[in-house]
Amino acid sequence: MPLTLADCIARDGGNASLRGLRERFAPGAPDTLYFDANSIGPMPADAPARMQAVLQQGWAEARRRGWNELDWLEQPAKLGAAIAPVIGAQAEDVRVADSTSINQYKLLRFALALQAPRRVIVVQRDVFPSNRYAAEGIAQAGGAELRFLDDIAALPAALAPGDVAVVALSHVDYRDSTRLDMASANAQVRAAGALSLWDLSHSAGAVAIALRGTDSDLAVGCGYKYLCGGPGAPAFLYVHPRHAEGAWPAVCGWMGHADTFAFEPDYRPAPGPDRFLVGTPPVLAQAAFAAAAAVWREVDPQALDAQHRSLGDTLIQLLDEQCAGFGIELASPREHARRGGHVALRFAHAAPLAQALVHHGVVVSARKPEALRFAPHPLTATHEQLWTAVARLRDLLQREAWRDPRYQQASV
Ligand SMILES: Cc1ncc(COP(=O)(O)O)c(C=O)c1O
Ligand SMILES: Nc1c(O)cccc1C(=O)C[C@H](N)C(=O)O
Repeated sequence: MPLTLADCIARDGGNASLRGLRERFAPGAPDTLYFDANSIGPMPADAPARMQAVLQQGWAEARRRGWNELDWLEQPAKLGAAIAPVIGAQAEDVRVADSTSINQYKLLRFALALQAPRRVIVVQRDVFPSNRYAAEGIAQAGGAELRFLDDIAALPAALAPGDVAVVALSHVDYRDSTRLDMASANAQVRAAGALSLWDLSHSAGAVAIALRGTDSDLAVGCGYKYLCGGPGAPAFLYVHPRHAEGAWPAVCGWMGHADTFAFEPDYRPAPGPDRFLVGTPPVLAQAAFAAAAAVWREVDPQALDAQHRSLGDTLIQLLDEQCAGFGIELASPREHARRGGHVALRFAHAAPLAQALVHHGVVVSARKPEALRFAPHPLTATHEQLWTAVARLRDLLQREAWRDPRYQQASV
């Protein structure tokens, strides 16, 4: 029996443990359905008030005293602790700071320092560009040798020479949303004496992740996507405690010094993951992220995962039933455990079709060459919204709206 609108509305009644959290977020623009949590997650409703409080009490009034009297310097650890459960880490092992690209660089270099004299980085050839660029930059400076991975099935061959220091893997592909098996990859990496470095940008805050449970070594990921930290939010980094004090950090700064305000001439790394902090934290951005952190402290990761699965499976079923025969097909794996935050479709005219959808109030994104990405946020999207979105998609496909010259401009 095909899914009906009533079925979708009924599915919205499930998942009691997340009930009430949706209201903690701002509704967004009227008549607009947002499926772009893989770009910028929804805004917690109290983010503006929290930022305003920092502007008034912190900037206008406290100014420099803010560093002593407010918790600005504690936020990298506090925010990290709040998001730790959804990535399956211990609270004390996560820090929020810098960008994902910067953290990727920092932890690649840190892994190389831990693993000397090994100097091979294994990195996916066709991956989110910044991940590859970070490795290429280190190699270009003479700090490593690169070995490209064309497919996860080739990991044993890449590890076989026994010289690999670190394997950098994107947990979820940013185009087709394929999710790698973290436990299996980690076991292979560990058996070869190498370290794993995961980019969790397209899974953190969408699905339950078990960094500790799968014995991952290192991880990074974006704060502004499913974690809802706000546009340009700082990223997170995770270092397994067995490594945290094994070497100096790649970028030594005063915020990572053992005694920041002693202003000592010599560098001494702070204990634990605080050494991965570098410079002054972005206080306003942290205030926005703190609004999301307050929500994450209440989220049961398994309930989040179940809701993500329900939304994704519903979307796939609706697409199967309503959009067959238009040259559009599922690009993501069907099995939830193999799928990341978004559901991707393959369509020859993905970019103009995405623009047509946005124009009709369904915010999705496209990535070259042919991916059309739906990224519902598990804490805010509803099954009913998916029904409406797929009905609009069907209508646009029927009318071949993607041919409209208005939708041919490039867009991020
Ligand atoms: C997988 C992945 N890694 C890294 C990034 C870049 O993160 P940042 O801009 O914070 O460096 C993105 C998206 O922008 C991404 O999708
Ligand atoms: N981070 C972005 C940005 O600063 C500008 C435009 C887009 C983005 C994105 O998030 C891209 C995203 N990582 C992607 O998967 O395509």
